[in-house]
Amino acid sequence: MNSPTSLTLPAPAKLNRMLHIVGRRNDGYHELQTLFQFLDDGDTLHFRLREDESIFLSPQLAGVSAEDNLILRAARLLQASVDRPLPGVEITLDKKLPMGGGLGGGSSNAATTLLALDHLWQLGLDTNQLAMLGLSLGADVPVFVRGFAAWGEGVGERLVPAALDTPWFVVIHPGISVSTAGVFGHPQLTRDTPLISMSRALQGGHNDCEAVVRRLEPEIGEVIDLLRQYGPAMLTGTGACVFCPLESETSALELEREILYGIARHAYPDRWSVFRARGCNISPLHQALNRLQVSSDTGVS
Ligand SMILES: C[C@](O)(CO)[C@H](O)COP(=O)(O)OP(=O)(O)OC[C@H]1O[C@@H](n2ccc(N)nc2=O)[C@H](O)[C@@H]1O
Ligand SMILES: Nc1ncnc2c1ncn2[C@@H]1O[C@H](COP(=O)(O)OP(=O)(O)OP(=O)(O)O)[C@@H](O)[C@H]1O
Repeated sequence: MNSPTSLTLPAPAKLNRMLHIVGRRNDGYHELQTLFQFLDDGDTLHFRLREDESIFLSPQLAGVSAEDNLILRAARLLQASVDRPLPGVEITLDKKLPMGGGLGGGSSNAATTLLALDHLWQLGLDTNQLAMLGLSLGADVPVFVRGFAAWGEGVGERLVPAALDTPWFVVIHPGISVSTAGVFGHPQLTRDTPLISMSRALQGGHNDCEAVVRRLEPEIGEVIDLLRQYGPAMLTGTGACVFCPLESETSALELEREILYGIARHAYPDRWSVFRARGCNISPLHQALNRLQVSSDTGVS
């Protein structure tokens, strides 16, 4: 079988369908209980092996230096974990997800890079090894590496598959960036929510970051209140995005249009953006990798 030299893969968004903060570790990181689910929408990454050993990424992201970009950090981390020379790679990012939006875009980019390069470089690392590498890049990377909707504990690295409902969602990004470290470091953050079981969480939970985020950015509170007129809306992660589950694509489309209309006639700030997407319990990244596997097993391309 010829090994592939290029690959295009999705880097989907995630939602935290609930997020309880149950403690704080000695290193300052917080212990969470959360339900992670993927959206069938997000960024796309293209990878093409090079003749030399250089790793390139384009385009640059505004406000993120090359050394900080999680895509390059993931590629270099993987390269350094292997004791032999590897070909370089040209990576192109088609960015759609807002940064600092609580949709995990940077973490998802990192996970897609780890899985894509494991494939192209034919390293054969298992998911545990890739998730461990990913965790050193960010607390949200492991769930994207593993690719199943999950009940997450610890800092979100202890993951058990969770069978969540898969509604349509309308997601509003209020055009404000919320610092994850700023929310977790806030003196008024609730950090002692009692532990619950996954089955209890599946019946409904809340996001402990909401009160602090409302205080830091009252406009995000307004977005939550607006969407709660349509369903059980919630903040994802530390925000700024707010999502509202809806029972059909038609209801999601209607609400999306209503918000767009409100933005157009200046009822809402024009820095807001809105999109609709479907929740999925297998990550679109893993769906794409499984299709690759099937086509290489059957010789179909
Ligand atoms: C809020 C969530 O998105 C929920 O899924 C994640 O817990 C955040 O994950 P992430 O963006 O990958 O976060 P990281 O890049 O690892 O951490 C950013 C900063 O947030 C704080 N942080 C993050 C995660 C966590 N469980 N406790 C924390 O206190 C730390 O100050 C850390 O320096
Ligand atoms: N490839 C990347 N894409 C997006 N952000 C990146 C990337 N590389 C580094 N970053 C940095 O990571 C920060 C967080 O980005 P990300 O898109 O993951 O935020 P988020 O959606 O709030 O994530 P989370 O829910 O994990 O807090 C950005 O503000 C940016 O500075």
